[in-house]
Amino acid sequence: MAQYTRVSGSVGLITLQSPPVNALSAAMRQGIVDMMQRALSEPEVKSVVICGQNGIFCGGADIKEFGGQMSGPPLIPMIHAIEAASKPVVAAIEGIALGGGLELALGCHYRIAHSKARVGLPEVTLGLLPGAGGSQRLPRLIGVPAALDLITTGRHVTAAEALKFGLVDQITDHNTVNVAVKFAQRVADQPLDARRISTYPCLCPSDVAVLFEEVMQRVRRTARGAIAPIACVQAVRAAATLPYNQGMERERELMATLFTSGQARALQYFFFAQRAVGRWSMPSGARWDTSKPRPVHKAAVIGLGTMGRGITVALAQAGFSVVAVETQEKQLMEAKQAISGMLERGAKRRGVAPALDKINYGRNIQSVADVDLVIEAVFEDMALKKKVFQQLSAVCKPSTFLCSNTSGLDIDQLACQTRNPELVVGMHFFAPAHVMKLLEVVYGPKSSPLAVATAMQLGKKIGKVSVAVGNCRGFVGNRMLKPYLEQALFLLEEGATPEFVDQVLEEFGFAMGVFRMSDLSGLDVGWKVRMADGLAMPDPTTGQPTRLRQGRRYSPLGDLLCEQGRFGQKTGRGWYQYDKPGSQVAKPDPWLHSFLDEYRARHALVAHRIDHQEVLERCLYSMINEGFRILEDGIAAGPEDIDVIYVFGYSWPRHHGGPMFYAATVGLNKVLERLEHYYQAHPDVPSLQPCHLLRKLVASGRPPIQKWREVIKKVRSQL
Ligand SMILES: CCCCCCCCCCCCC[C@H](O)CC(=O)SCCNC(=O)CCNC(=O)[C@H](O)C(C)(C)COP(=O)(O)OP(=O)(O)OC[C@H]1O[C@@H](n2cnc3c(N)ncnc32)[C@H](O)[C@@H]1OP(=O)(O)O
Repeated sequence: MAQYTRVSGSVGLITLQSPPVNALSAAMRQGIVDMMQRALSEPEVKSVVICGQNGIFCGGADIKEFGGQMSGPPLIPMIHAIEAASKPVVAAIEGIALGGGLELALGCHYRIAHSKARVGLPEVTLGLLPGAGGSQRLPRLIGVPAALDLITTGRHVTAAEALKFGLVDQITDHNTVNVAVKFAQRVADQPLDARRISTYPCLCPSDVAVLFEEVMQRVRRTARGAIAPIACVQAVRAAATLPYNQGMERERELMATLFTSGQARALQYFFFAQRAVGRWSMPSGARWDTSKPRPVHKAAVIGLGTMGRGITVALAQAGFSVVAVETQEKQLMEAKQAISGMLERGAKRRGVAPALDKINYGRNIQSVADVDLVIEAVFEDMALKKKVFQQLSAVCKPSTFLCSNTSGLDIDQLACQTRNPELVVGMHFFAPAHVMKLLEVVYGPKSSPLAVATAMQLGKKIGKVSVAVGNCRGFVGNRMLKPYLEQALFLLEEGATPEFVDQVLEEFGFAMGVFRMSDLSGLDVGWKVRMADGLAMPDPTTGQPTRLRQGRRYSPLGDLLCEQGRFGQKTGRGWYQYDKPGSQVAKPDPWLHSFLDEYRARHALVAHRIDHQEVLERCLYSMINEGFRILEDGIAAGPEDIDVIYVFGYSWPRHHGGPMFYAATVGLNKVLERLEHYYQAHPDVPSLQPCHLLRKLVASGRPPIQKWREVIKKVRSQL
């Protein structure tokens, strides 16, 4: 775990050796304690260097240990002992020094970093705070404002930024360990008193109280109910106001609360879920580790509306050559201008040159003849998409992958238009496509593992978290959204207001409630889909909008708003009113309230008092129930896929882990019982009927979420 060697005669070199990231497991901590003792006891050794194997210093505490009984030497005394050592200790930071890894480096007397290294205290993203002295040492080293920024955001900083902050003493482009060893030889006889960060006074600006108040307000506003960012501010405040030992005591108290919290469990589950989705599999048995992607050098985007523009930007920014096609001259000119603007703004933010020269624009689909992969992003209309796929199949090289950005149409129908249906997959981006992290890679019955592997790899290269899912209406994300939206409308029919429903969902942690979100994305989008599906139509016999479709309850409320031209923010009216079209400030609309009263009266609906619990349970449990159906159908391979899709694509609050993890937290028996209750009250709403897999999981004794796949496998084998 930790290897000891003597180099250059007088330097004890401790190398952390625990791939992949040299995490500080119990064995690693024991190794460091032992090797430090050895270095301090050898009279020939005058100074010590700590480095990590394979160009990685340390990824922090071993997160896998958090769920169980902690054993081995604790981190805090280990770091104190390093700081208290009588010989200078130098951290040689290559790759990363994160969390406990940086706290270890802060316990050292000097820090030398490679110019490509990144450092940070990302504990907040795991529902924790830097609990091995990081919250107390960092402000003492770099000052309160910078420490607050790093600790509350968890962001990684480059070596150059770290040097500017005074977080590292030197950066190098050469072999960091060699540089650190030479450095250690030079400082071997230097006094250490001034190098022990815990003895430093905490550097505070004069208006520190105001600063803490402002930061606390910002954090409360943006945390959406997450507790760790608030505890991080409190810990840094302790550093600024208390002597070091008392500050450490406060850090320990705050950490103890966080460490045992449900939020920390959810965020740590989510950390591993994000990585698990990369290990995709298909029902055919094809898997990530046996399916090789083909390299993509040149890609094309067909259709330069909002989605096509974002996809073009994402590809160009990642260094791909892109052919961007829009058949209408005016739209092409507008798109070109918009894309250039997006690229320039992005480049300015990142301090690089805009990738304008990566894109060739054209009006003719023939111009994509030599590309390796095409992403179709034309209007969401099956007939149009089929036509485009026929043309692409005729024009492109036989080996070209043909992908559709459809948000829910049948991939198989598109594949059937082509010569090589095995090269067709869905690549469902989320708006704005150059910003949103999520990509659903959708395989149809004919899609080959090669096509899925290639789309997954492309997603990774353009910085997306890609999740492989099966082909069904709405795939995973939009399929689960349907019952959620439906329940929200039913709640309005039964007496709720859009403001109340949104307030409950936003208090739960969604960035936006369902109605504010609909107003933002445009009510007409769903209306067009419902019209195409024959849903948004008046009853042919009475000419009136009805509340039943094919024996199921249906709410025409959204359709009625669209008929009035209320499409949301863009028209200045929707579920809310806005000062002007395009304005983002949603205000409750008395017109809407009267409209709902009239609607209820027309349909003889008696408004009843709807409380917080009913809104949450009906909206979330109906969505979760659909998630279980998706698992049962094999559309998602595991609960992690669904949770990652919901956090990255639908602003599900990460500290609740995702809908499936949330269901496990609430208790599957409770979710089942409440669904049964609501289904009894609303037997014409099939999405409230608890699905088989949910019942099966409850009957199997509610196994932990990590074991669900075994039950899913059994249920699916019985289908
Ligand atoms: C009764 C109650 C008492 C309570 C008192 C409790 C007191 C406890 C005191 C504890 C003190 C702890 C103090 C410390 O402040 C806490 C921490 O250090 S938390 C950890 C902080 N570190 C991080 O958050 C880093 C996480 N990792 C990453 O960001 C990335 O993995 C990376 C390091 C940047 C590398 O990225 P990539 O190269 O892309 O590689 P992957 O992400 O795919 O990772 C590869 C592989 O490694 C696994 N892994 C990564 N980091 C860790 C880790 N820290 N622990 C365990 N495993 C890790 C990762 O899962 C991948 O494996 P896979 O999942 O694919 O098998």
